[in-house]
Amino acid sequence: MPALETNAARILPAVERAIAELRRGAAVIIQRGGGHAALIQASETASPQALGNLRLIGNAEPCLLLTARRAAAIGIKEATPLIDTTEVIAFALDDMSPDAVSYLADPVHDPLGINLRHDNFLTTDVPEVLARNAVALTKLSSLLPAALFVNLPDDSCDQIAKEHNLLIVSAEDIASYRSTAAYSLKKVASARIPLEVAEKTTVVAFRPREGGVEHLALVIGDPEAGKPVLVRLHSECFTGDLLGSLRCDCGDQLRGAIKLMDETGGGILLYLSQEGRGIGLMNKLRAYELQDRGADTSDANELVGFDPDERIYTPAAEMLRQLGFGEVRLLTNNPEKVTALIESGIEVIETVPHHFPSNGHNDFYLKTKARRFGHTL
Ligand SMILES: Nc1nc2c(ncn2[C@@H]2O[C@H](COP(=O)(O)OP(=O)(O)OP(=O)(O)O)[C@@H](O)[C@H]2O)c(=O)[nH]1
Ligand SMILES: [Zn+2]
Repeated sequence: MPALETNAARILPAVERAIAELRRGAAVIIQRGGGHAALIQASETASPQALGNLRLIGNAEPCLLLTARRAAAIGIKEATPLIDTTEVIAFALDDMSPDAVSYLADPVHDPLGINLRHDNFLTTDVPEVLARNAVALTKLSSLLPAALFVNLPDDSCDQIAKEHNLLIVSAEDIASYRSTAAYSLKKVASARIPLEVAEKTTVVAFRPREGGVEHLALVIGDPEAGKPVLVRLHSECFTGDLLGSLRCDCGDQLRGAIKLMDETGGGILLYLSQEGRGIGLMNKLRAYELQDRGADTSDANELVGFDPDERIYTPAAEMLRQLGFGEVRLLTNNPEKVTALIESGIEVIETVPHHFPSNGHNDFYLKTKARRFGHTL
């Protein structure tokens, strides 16, 4: 078996299992090659029992890992020069409680409920690779990007795991999960689905060989493989695509792209499973709550603890390659999509604008995309 496939066969199931553990509220052990291990738990599932468990197993007070974005958003980063890493900070309290965790990590709560002191901030004792990948795992789990963390003696990890029925996951595997999943995508099904706006449509479904996040390609009309093709990279938007939400322009862009492809000889629309610019539906709804309190779409993501845009386009490039299209005319206003596709080896021979008029509710959102994300107007 080639090295890439051997790695995928190890990495994808291992990380998928760790995601399932975090999502069901269990702790997992995260280990780094060459030493260092820790017990982690998603902040969102912190309960008195979970905290008690971390204390018992780690024999220390757990600290809370927050993204630097979240820390800055609640004023912690400004409060001290002692930031542990550039991406993630470790925050210690004498007595971590579920309330404290949610004040600090959950944007719906008011962080000022906690008495922040200078010595609340750790600068040592939290290995950066473990911290970064612990938070990365919460993001892959579509939970709030924050984790409880307690160091473990590396030489007794296997014994602790066995004794407490805990899963061990490698930090390096978490770090390479998304790119490994992208390169392991395989076609699993292809069906003709006549659409109202494009009767000749085939939906091709892709899934990583070892399981994981699935993406779809809509092949509209008869695009000729090997020739430049009109392509739209559409990120999933449950609210806009399915419910017809007027907060965004996704529904218009989805149906508009399919219609245009049908009218102009064909194209490929990739429907990418990265809801809410990659933060997941639950977190997007949290971000909407913050937008209702005045934040714009970019700041709201940061208040929740994410980057303004967490998407990647390596799965898109891989699907295009497998469908036989290396040269595209890209239907987008987003310069980041153009750069990302080119970096993934796809030639973008033209950028075709994809604007729709404001619907009376999304005016500020459209202006924010231009102002904060550099979208063309
Ligand atoms: N986090 C977050 N995501 C949003 C919000 N509004 C829409 N989205 C998501 O943004 C994504 C829409 O992006 P696209 O239309 O593919 O891309 P784009 O960045 O607008 O670029 P274009 O190609 O020019 O349309 C979907 O995943 C939506 O769920 C929001 O307010 N917050
Ligand atoms: Zn949308």
